[in-house]
Amino acid sequence: MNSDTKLKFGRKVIAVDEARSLLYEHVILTNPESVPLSSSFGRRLALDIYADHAVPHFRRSGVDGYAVCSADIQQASPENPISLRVIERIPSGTIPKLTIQSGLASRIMTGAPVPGGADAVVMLEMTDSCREEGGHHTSVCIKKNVPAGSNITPIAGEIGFGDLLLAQGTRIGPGEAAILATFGYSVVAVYRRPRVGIFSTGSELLNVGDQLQPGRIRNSNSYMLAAQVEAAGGSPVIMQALSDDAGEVESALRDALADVDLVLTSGGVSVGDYDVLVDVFGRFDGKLLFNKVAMRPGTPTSAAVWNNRLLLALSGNPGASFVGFELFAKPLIKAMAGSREPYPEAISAFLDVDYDKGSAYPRYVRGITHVENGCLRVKPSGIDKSSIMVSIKDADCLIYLPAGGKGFHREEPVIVYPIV
Ligand SMILES: Nc1nc2c(c(=O)[nH]1)N[C@H]1C(S)=C(S)[C@@H](COP(=O)(O)OP(=O)(O)OC[C@H]3O[C@@H](n4cnc5c(N)ncnc54)[C@H](O)[C@@H]3O)O[C@H]1N2
Ligand code: MOO
Ligand SMILES: [Mg+2]
Repeated sequence: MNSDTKLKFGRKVIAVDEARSLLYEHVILTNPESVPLSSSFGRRLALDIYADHAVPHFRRSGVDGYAVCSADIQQASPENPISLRVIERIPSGTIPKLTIQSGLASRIMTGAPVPGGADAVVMLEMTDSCREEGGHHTSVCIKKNVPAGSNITPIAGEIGFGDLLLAQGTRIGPGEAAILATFGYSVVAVYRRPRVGIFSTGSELLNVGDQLQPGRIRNSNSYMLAAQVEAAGGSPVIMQALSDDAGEVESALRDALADVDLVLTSGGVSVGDYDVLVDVFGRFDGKLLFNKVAMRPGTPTSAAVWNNRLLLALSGNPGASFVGFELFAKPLIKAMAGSREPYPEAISAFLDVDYDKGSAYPRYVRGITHVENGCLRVKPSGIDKSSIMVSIKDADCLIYLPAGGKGFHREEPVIVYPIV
């Protein structure tokens, strides 16, 4: 297919949201696998987690002090300390043997079970320990009146038996890890990381370890995309870059599609004589989902379903590859790994600079945010051309600029999509 034929090759432009919907229809969840809790962080749960016991499962003291009957100390004050006989010492992790009755107290530690009969714990700082005159037993003088229930977390005060704690698809972070550990999940069922095959195409590409050669460049997209795949929760499989030969590309893609959950390519989707993905799509036996998206950069981004697997063909320009990944591949990977909300949330920010260029299509500009006087402000992270690679590293968001001819002014509110 030469470039004239490529121009004629049907391209119908569709909106970003429509492209996302077309891709989303083909998401298949990966199979669950069991991993040790300590290796599960960042993964997503493959099942709902319910509480099979209450938390706490015993009445728990919240302080170091004395377990008492609150009725005994209603009149207690520094001027009128009330003396109680201490009958037991209760460390955390032990079961109290004795019951508190009027006139009695037990020394208790933070986290220990409150003994039967006691309905309050008085902090150590509100007491004085003393020996009763002539007596052999220890007493405590309570100098503060605390109401019933003080410093005691009741059974199920935090979590009730049978509560839904974590829903399937929840990402395991610090709080989730604490819950899983509390409920005895030393091994957790999580969705397998989607394996994502990454191909770069282009006869100009050198391997990273190669000497630079005239007119040629090292393959940076594969490594950028692999880092993005990891950040999205996938497992990248970097494939040898392919030359601009349709037969070679087709057979490499066919092999990879049998082996991974998603295939990404970069390059070769525009109208150049050697834009080889277009040739492959022209003759392959899969289903083309789209081959032009109303966005800049990455207008020629294409996608297909082939052997029941998704193939996402990103533009070769580094900026376009990066943005195309964030908009399309990242939500796919998250959804395959169990996320129920794979799309980034839109946040409002104020433009920190004028942006003069209008565009026939919405733009997704690599942006950098900062907070000023409590407001989020954003500006491009560098030169916003899709051929420019170096501005990717500083981007923490994509700035969405709607289509239009005028450009945008400093202080205008815009939507940003954080890159997380
Ligand atoms: N006549 C037209 N020319 C172009 C158009 C157009 O509409 N009409 N669109 C431009 C836009 S916009 C983009 S984006 C690019 C898309 O190009 P391709 O997806 O076909 O990508 P390539 O031609 O293969 O490469 C473009 C550029 O990126 C460099 N590249 C490619 N792969 C890598 C890699 N793995 N690592 C680093 N850099 C890579 C490549 O050398 C080229 O410089 O087309 C425009 N042209
Ligand atoms: O589609 Mo290109 O990525 O705008 O530069
Ligand atoms: Mg090209």
